[in-house]
Amino acid sequence: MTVLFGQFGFCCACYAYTSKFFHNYIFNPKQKCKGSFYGNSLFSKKQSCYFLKRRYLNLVSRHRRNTKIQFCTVKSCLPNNQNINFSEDRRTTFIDFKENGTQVDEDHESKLYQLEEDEDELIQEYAEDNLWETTAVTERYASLDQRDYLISKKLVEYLDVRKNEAQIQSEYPMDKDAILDWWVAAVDSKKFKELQNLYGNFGIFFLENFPDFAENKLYEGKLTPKDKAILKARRLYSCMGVPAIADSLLFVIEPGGSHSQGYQFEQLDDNVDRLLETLRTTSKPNRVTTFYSYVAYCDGERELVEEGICEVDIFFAHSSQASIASSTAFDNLMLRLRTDLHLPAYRPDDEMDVIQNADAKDAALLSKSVYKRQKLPGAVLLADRLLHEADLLQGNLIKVTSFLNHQVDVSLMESCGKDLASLLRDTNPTKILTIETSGLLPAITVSRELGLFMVYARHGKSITMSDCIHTFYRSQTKGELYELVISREYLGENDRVVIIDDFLAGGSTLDALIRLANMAGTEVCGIGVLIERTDMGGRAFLSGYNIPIFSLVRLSVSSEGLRVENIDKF
Ligand SMILES: O=P(O)(O)OC[C@H]1O[C@H](OP(=O)(O)OP(=O)(O)O)[C@H](O)[C@@H]1O
Repeated sequence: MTVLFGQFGFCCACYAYTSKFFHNYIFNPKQKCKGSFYGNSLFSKKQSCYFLKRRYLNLVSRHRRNTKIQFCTVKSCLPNNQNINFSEDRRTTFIDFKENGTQVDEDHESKLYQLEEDEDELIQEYAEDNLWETTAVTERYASLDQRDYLISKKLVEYLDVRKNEAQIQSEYPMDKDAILDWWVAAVDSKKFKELQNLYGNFGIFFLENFPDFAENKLYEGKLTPKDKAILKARRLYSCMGVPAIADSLLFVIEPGGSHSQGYQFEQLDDNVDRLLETLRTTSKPNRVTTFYSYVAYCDGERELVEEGICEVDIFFAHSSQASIASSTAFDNLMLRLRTDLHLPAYRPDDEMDVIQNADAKDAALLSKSVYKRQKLPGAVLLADRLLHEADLLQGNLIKVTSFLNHQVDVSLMESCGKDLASLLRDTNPTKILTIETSGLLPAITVSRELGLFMVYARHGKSITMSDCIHTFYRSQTKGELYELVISREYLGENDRVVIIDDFLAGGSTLDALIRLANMAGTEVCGIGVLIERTDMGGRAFLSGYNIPIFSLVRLSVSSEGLRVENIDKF
């Protein structure tokens, strides 16, 4: 992975060879996904680190979520032609800043600092600076009526019906300050669906999308794509009085030598692919084509623009690759907005209840907004914690003592309990069965969610227990043989249990619990675990029982570190 600070500021080029996201493009090592910054090329040390981190995290999130990132000290603002090399040990990425091949900090290890520690400060500093990049555009169009530049028939019709902002705002289903945020968009229709789903998780709904903004013939060619994104967002905000997001695209084919001109497109369709097909026969394979995407946000107080760039040799270029640039820009905007607007990861449940109990008129509007909350928020939070806090110990054991099985994040447990409960509810259990010690934590919250008693198997008979069922199992983590005991008083033939545990690894613990339940004549109708180690074969081991197994987070451990496998589903 290479990062360059170039003439126009910061430029991040990523050879994304392991990412599923880039899977289709593995064959072309020259393909790059770039993010760059506008404006002044001089950044403060902290800004550079923060930007770098943001870009890097964005890319890492797609293919190496387990990587911890550390940045070494940047001595000063980076002049042109400096480069930064990433090197990776198993779980840590070190980024060494180099100048013309010479390491800036010989003793860089001692100066490495973990960015997470400084993150708040960096974000604060960054937030204070968030307006600088749109100033130039503001000045350029300050003297003219911006309405003239871009026209949306749909917006005109929309405003014809509503007449004024008050009327638009009267359509809001609820007091937006209290519960919801209503936004509007001027983006590609497919992107709009993604936006609705994504921002819905933050309680943000889109009133309407206006994808038909076009340049007024009078001004055609005078606007850069970045200007267009900003002006569209600004126009929407000024008409509707709610925050607006708008995007625009540019595809550039560089001139192919003295006989072949360059091309620029703002709309991508089959014609572009046909042209590429034709040019391929006469161009050098490495003639550069570039997709640029700009996404702007305007809410009256802030104007933000993010850029995504995807550079592809003509030999491999296809219009579909525009989505790489576009997704990069949208992801970057999302990261900025989450920082700048302090968006919570999820709305608290009581707020969600209000939304779900909306009256008919409100419900209609909500359904129009295709509100979709992530189905398993606990799983997302758990995956996040695993990626940030779990450590690998000798023997590939995963240490999660900071939030799961020593110090416990109870609210995380509650969220996970809700998720497991929703996955297991349909199995119609009458009781929850678990095992001491760590299994108790998720089991308690699942029991509460389902309104059922929880019974836990004990490591040895207590003096108060009579009429017990015993079995033995070997703990893979500790390598020791354990007795497992349960009292017949609380588990019988009339019960159906779901078994809850924190981990499924080799499966011997769950096997013992199933055997225990079977001895009591109790049917096991489902199994729910927080974390499944797919590299340890537990699911296969238990498959003979034909009991449905639900796990919130599936992960594996290899020489590359810890890898969450179902992250795409979150
Ligand atoms: O699928 P397996 O290979 O059986 O491993 C999973 C079990 O290992 C852990 O328990 P541990 O024995 O470490 O005890 P604890 O609950 O007291 O932490 C975990 O809580 C599971 O119960």
